[in-house]
Amino acid sequence: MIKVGIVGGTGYTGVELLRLLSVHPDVELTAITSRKEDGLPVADMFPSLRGKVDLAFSAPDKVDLSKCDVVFFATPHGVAMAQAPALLAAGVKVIDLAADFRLKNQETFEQWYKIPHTCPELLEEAVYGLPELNREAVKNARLIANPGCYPTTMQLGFVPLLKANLIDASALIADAKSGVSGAGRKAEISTLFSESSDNFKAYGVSGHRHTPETVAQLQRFTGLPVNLIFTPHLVPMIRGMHSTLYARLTTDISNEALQELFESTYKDAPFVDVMPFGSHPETRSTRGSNMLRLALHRPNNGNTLVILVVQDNLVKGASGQAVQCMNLMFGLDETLGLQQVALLP
Ligand SMILES: NC(=O)C1=CN([C@@H]2O[C@H](COP(=O)(O)OP(=O)(O)OC[C@H]3O[C@@H](n4cnc5c(N)ncnc54)[C@H](OP(=O)(O)O)[C@@H]3O)[C@@H](O)[C@H]2O)C=CC1
Ligand SMILES: CC(=O)N[C@@H](CCC(=O)OP(=O)(O)O)C(=O)O
Repeated sequence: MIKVGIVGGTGYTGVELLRLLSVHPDVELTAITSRKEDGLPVADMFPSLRGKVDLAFSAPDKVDLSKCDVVFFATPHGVAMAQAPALLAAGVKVIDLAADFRLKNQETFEQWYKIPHTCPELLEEAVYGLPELNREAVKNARLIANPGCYPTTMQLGFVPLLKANLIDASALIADAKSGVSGAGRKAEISTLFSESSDNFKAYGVSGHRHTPETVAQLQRFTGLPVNLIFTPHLVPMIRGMHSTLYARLTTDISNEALQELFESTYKDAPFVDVMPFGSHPETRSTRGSNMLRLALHRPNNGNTLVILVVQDNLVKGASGQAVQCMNLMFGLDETLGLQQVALLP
């Protein structure tokens, strides 16, 4: 059994990790931290886990995480970087759901996240945890930088086209929408019911930290200089993400060939569903599941390609992806514990 520790068990990605890992056949939950709820049984805070998780939360300074085989950080940016060096030195693998190790460039990280990076020496080693594009590296990793939720949709939509040199890499556009759980469980005025329900708004239009993450990875995966306009929106739903990606085709290519490109790219990817050309994927077709679904459109048969991508921000966008990485790092079947079908209606 893999002994698992979770730092930040009271947040949304933390409880999502607990939902997935509590029924994972090869996992033994060993430690779950909370700074505020030391001693409180996890199932008292989350009755959905009654009978599944019998641990209590522990204050972070009271648990010995070096006894774990792997520790997930479901915490704000800056927490994992403080603890990763000691854990790795003790032989513990680390999966960070925050952005501490996503950007290879320390200056870029500090510019966007407004905190100093305290262990830049690990930036090069950290493996970007997007198995569909980076599976072999994930298998051999000690330290995983789990991708941001929006960047997962943008990369899986754009990379096949960029790799095949079919689109203008300098003119990528992503118009994306996220459910409110994407902002986490911490109290914030913008996520109050009266503020976020029955409302719809863009945010971060002049610059969002997922732009440099996505651009850097698109460039690493394809070797092309990339320019991206990314506009996120908050929509009044709890879970779910819908990204509408626009790309200008630079080659004369049929819709059938484009469809075939995506189907062959993801033929061995159990969590990417390439839907028939012209489909309209819905966020609810991924709710609670680790599946990302995408579909291609070509309006008026012109040279603009539209790629629709949906996922559950808390599963493929965060905790499910992290478990997928853990499976690969421990030589398990990638899909273990992640076979849930989306919840409908
Ligand atoms: N929500 C989403 O859809 C996604 C989130 N992410 C990233 O995942 C990470 C977690 O997000 P999310 O679960 O939404 O956030 P939440 O705000 O819901 O939870 C944060 C958790 O971190 C704990 N925590 C906060 N500060 C510290 C600290 N200094 N030391 C130890 N623990 C701390 C909190 O627990 P307590 O206060 O009890 O200690 C809480 O359990 C973030 O970095 C986020 O950006 C990534 C992709 C998608
Ligand atoms: C709706 C909402 O607020 N979403 C978050 C993104 C969540 C995510 O992926 O987070 P990290 O990259 O920070 O880990 C945001 O835009 O800040």
